[in-house]
Amino acid sequence: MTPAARIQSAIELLDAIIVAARDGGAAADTIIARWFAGRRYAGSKDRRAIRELVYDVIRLCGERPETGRAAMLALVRERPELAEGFDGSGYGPAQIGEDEPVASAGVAPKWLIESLAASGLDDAQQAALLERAPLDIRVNRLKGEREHLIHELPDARPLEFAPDALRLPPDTRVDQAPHYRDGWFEVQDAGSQIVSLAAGAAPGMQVIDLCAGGGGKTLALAAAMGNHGNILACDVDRGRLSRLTPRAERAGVSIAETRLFDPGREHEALDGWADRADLVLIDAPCSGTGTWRRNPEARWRLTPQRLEKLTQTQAHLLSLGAGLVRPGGALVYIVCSLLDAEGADQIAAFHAAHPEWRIERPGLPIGDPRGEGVRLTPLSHSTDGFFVAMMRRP
Ligand SMILES: C[S@@+](CC[C@H](N)C(=O)[O-])C[C@H]1O[C@@H](n2cnc3c(N)ncnc32)[C@H](O)[C@@H]1O
Repeated sequence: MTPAARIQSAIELLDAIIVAARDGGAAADTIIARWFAGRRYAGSKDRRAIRELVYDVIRLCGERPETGRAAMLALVRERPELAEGFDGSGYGPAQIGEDEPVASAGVAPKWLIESLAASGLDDAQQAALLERAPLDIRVNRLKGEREHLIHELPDARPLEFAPDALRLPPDTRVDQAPHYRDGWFEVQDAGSQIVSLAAGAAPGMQVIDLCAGGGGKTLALAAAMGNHGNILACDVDRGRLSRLTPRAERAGVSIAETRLFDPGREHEALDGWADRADLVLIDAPCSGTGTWRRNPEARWRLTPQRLEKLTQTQAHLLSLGAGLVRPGGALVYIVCSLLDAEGADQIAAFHAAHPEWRIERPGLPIGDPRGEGVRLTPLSHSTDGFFVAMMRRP
């Protein structure tokens, strides 16, 4: 493909991503994969170049642009050499007009920048939310040691602050490695690994993972428990939860049982579990501001209304989780967001409603205190952004 044709392809993809972000459609990665599947003529170099153009534009434009072309023109302002591709040739975009609309560059929409700033993130912290993320894996203690695996993955380096983590260059294809198929490791951000460890899961415990999704944290808890005890892995999303069982088998985890929730009727699925769990983990649905490095188009999806709905669900889950913890047991709340509305404020509201519970600041090897919890940020800790808090039932 010519450079002009690559730019035109990126513009078309951006158009589809913008519509999907507006209407709650598929994620950018899915749209890109489908698009390439239907265009076999695009070789691997074309694909890489188009993908990079698309993601450079998404990272650049904080506000959802009107069109893919206006978004691409914002990148042309940063990289004027790209203007040559607007040559009006057969497969290329039309020449650039004098007064064409150009999308604005920025970290996020104005309201969201204000919320991030009010949550204690200065300009440098905000900018780091959009840097390229490394690739971290969690070595599965049920299968072997990090020291062994490091010899199998030549580019991997151990992270001091996360005992099971290895860090690799961003584009490493680890899913092709035989040790991956054999369950020796999972792809998991180091921040996600240490907030999972901070939950304090231990062998023999009765654990409920209320928002288990595809099981990233469930598997980390199971490894910390040495595969002894029980984990009830719940979620409202059938598709995500269905991925947990084969992953658990691959990882040698036999203590996780899945349970699908009907939203609003979770009590029915949790019959018999009231006041029983040693540990309830709530890895709550959130705006994902801490994972923009991996999903930068999430900024184009978030609205104040959507944030309000998320905070309501989080409060509902905290109240549901509290009823499942045994006396002396722990409720651990995690979000991959850095907005106080989803983190520190939720815990303050929980504490006000449950003054008899003790809030214990989780003992993470890295992190900054935020409200009654701890926060990790890409700039300060070189992980995805997380907030974690631990509440102990009297
Ligand atoms: C942050 S994700 C969980 C990720 C997962 N724990 C992991 O580590 O891979 C949040 C999950 O909450 C689920 N969820 C949303 N509303 C829920 C509800 N009312 N009850 C339980 N799960 C819910 C979503 O389907 C999503 O899978």
